[in-house]
Amino acid sequence: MTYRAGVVGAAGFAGIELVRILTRHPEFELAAATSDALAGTPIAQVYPAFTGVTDLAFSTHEGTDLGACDVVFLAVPHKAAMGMAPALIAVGVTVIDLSADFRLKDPAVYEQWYAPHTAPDLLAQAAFGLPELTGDELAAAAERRAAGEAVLVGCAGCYPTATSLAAAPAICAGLVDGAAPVVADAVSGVTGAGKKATERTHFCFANENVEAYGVGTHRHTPEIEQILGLQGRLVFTPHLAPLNRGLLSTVTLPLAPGAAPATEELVALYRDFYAESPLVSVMDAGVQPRTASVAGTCRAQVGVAVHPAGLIVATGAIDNLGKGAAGQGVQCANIVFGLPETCGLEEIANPV
Ligand SMILES: NC(=O)C1=CN([C@@H]2O[C@H](COP(=O)(O)OP(=O)(O)OC[C@H]3O[C@@H](n4cnc5c(N)ncnc54)[C@H](OP(=O)(O)O)[C@@H]3O)[C@@H](O)[C@H]2O)C=CC1
Ligand SMILES: CC(=O)N[C@@H](CCC(=O)OP(=O)(O)O)C(=O)O
Repeated sequence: MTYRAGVVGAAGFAGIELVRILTRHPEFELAAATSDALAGTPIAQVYPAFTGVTDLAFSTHEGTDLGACDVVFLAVPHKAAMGMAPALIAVGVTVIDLSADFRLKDPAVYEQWYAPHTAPDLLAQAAFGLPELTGDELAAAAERRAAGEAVLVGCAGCYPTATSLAAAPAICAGLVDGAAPVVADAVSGVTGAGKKATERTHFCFANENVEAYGVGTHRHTPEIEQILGLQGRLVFTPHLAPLNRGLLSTVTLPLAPGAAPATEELVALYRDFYAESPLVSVMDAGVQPRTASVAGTCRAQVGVAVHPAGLIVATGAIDNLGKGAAGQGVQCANIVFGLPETCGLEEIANPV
C-alpha cells in the first residue's frame, strides 16, 4: 500500500528536503507540496534539481486538500505548526512536525522559551521523534495509528539530535557525573537558519567566518536537557559555519566518580547501544565523525574518546536537513506507518 503524503512549507529548506526524499520513497507518494509565496509555480521551476523528477506545483496551504493525505509533514516555523496540527489530527491525518512546537513535554517550559502553547492537549499526546532514543514513544504511536488513530510526532531539533546521539550512551550507562555541568559546543551549516537571508546568514557575513551565537540563551537548551535528563546542567553553545549543510556537536562530559573506562571500552559500549539503530554509525577509536560524510543523508556518525582530565569527549555529526530535520521526519513516519525505519533513507554521502 502507498500512503499519500503532504508537505506544508515545502518551499523552505527543510520542506524541499522532504520533497527530495518523498519523490523517491517507495511507500509514500508526494501528493501535495504547499507554499503560499510560490503557489502555482512548478517545484522544478524554483528548484531545478527536480526537473524530470516531478511535475508537481506548489499549492497554497489553505487551498490544498490536506485531509486527503494519510500523513502531513509540517515544515513551517515554530508557533505556526501548533496552529495547523489540531485541524489535521481532527480529520484523521497523522502529523509529523519538524518545528519545536511539540517537542517540550511541559507547556510551561515551551512558554518560557517560545510562547504560550495553543494546543496543550495535543502536546500531551505527541510522541518525541528521535527514534534511536525515544523508540518506545514511536512504537506506541505506531500501535495507535494501526488501530485507526491519527497520531502526532514532534521531531527533535537539529542541535538536540546530534548532541543527544553523542551523549546518551555514556549518560545511560551511568558513566557521567550527575552533579557537574555538561558542555556541548556545536557548529551548524547556514541552511539550519532557514531560507530567508538575514544579516547573520547573508553570504557576505556568513562566508569565511565562524562565530558563536545564542551563548547561554539558545532555545535548544531545554530540549537537550529534556532528552538527556540534564536539567540546569547543560552549557550549550551553537556556532554558525560557512557550510550549506552539516552539523557537528562536540560534547564534554565529566566522568562519574570512580568511572575510568578506556576509549576502546566506550566505543564498544556505544556500538552496543546503537546495535539496533541502522542510521547511526559509531566510529573506530581515534576516528572522528565528519559532516561531509553524512551530508545529503539521514545518517549520523558518533565518535567517543576518554580524555585524561577525567572527561568523555563525544562527537556527533549529522546533516541538519537530513537526520536533523526532513530525514528524521521520514524515519519517524516510517516507524509510525509500520515500515522499516530506513525505508527511502538508504542514501550514503559522497565519499569525497
Ligand atoms: N533548517 C533546518 O536545518 C531545520 C529546520 N527545522 C524546522 O523545520 C521548520 C522549517 O524550517 P526551514 O525549512 O529551515 O525554514 P524556511 O524558512 O526555509 O521555510 C519555512 C517555510 O514555512 C512557510 N511559512 C513561513 N511562515 C509561515 C507561517 N506563519 N505559516 C505557515 N507557513 C509559513 C514558508 O512558506 P511560504 O513558501 O508560504 O512562504 C517557508 O517556505 C522550522 O520549524 C524549523 O525550526 C528543524 C530542524 C532543522
Ligand atoms: C544555524 C541556525 O540558525 N540554526 C537554528 C536551529 C535550526 C532549526 O531550525 O531549529 P529547530 O531544530 O528547532 O527546528 C537556530 O539556531 O535557531
